[in-house]
Amino acid sequence: SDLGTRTSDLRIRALDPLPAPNSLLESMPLGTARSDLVTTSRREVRDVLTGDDDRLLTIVGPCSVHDPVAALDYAARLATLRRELSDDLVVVMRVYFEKPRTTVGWKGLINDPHLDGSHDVRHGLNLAREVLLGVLDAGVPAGAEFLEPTSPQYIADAVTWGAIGARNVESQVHRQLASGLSMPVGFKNATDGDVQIAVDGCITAASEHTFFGADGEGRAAAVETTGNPDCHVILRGGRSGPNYGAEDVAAALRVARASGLGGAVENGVIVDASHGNSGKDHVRQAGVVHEIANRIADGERGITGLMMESFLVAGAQKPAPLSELTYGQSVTDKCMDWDTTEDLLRELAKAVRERRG
Ligand SMILES: C[C@@H](OP(=O)(O)O)C(=O)O
Ligand SMILES: [Mn+2]
Repeated sequence: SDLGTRTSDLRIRALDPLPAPNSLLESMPLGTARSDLVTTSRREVRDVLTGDDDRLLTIVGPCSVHDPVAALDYAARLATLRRELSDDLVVVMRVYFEKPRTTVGWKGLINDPHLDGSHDVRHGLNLAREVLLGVLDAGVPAGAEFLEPTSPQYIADAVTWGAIGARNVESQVHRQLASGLSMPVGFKNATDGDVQIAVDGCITAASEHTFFGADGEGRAAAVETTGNPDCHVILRGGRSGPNYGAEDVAAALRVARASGLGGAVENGVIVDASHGNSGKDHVRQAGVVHEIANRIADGERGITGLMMESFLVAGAQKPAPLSELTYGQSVTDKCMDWDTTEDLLRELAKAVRERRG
């Protein structure tokens, strides 16, 4: 139709078809060994979150994955520590591909895998799945934030634990998405610190839903979900300040227990030692973890998990093509380095042993 009458797509520059989810899953299958690790670790995570397993869930890794080689290097180190500390910790690696921005910025490996604004999403999907399968091959289960409503079709079979970010916990799209995901999903408190919104997210996600989505062949579909009973709250601080203190945790649990949902959401919370709880300062983050370890050692219950932003090199750098970057350093939030992380995981494992008595 001529421009004069056209009323749609006036601000669409291109529509670049992607391979169907099924074709990526067929070309890069999960396979039995990795599927077993995903299934086993999902159950371990759920048991820790519901209190059926007295270990501590530790979700550890970079704020974002931008370099597959560095991510797999990190996974190999974490695998060794995971095995060594498995009596006391359930270790899951942060393998975050989708980055929510406050306004604009690099949106992650799937959206812009070359870190140059070329947005080669087809390559990004392949790379993300390659990293996830590699992390599983190293013997480490993966945790990821889910931001795009259809990307889970390409990667969620390989993910043990999911997160809905602070900017999205009120979004019906993301609460519906969580209701159909096959793993436990944590809801961060809102960016202003509101915990009720995260609990409301768990309530919505626990229900069955029908909504617009895509099927394995990539066709538009009405998705019908059963509801996800394994959702829970993540305290990540916010504009109201940090919320990892004992009183904050107790207050969050009072709100969570008023939901009547039972299960993971009422049994405990995950504390995210980064973001609003550390002012995104990796040195302060270590202090938060240290305080939590002391409180767990003293017998505090209610914290079922800890999230730590950690990579090979401390701090962060601006996103840029790999050749211009420092190897092993975050391109989004500042992370603790490997040595600090190792010390803190050992400290947390010791604290769990002391709590166990
Ligand atoms: C995106 C960020 O989480 P939040 O949603 O708490 O800012 C993160 O986990 O890197
Ligand atoms: Mn982050």
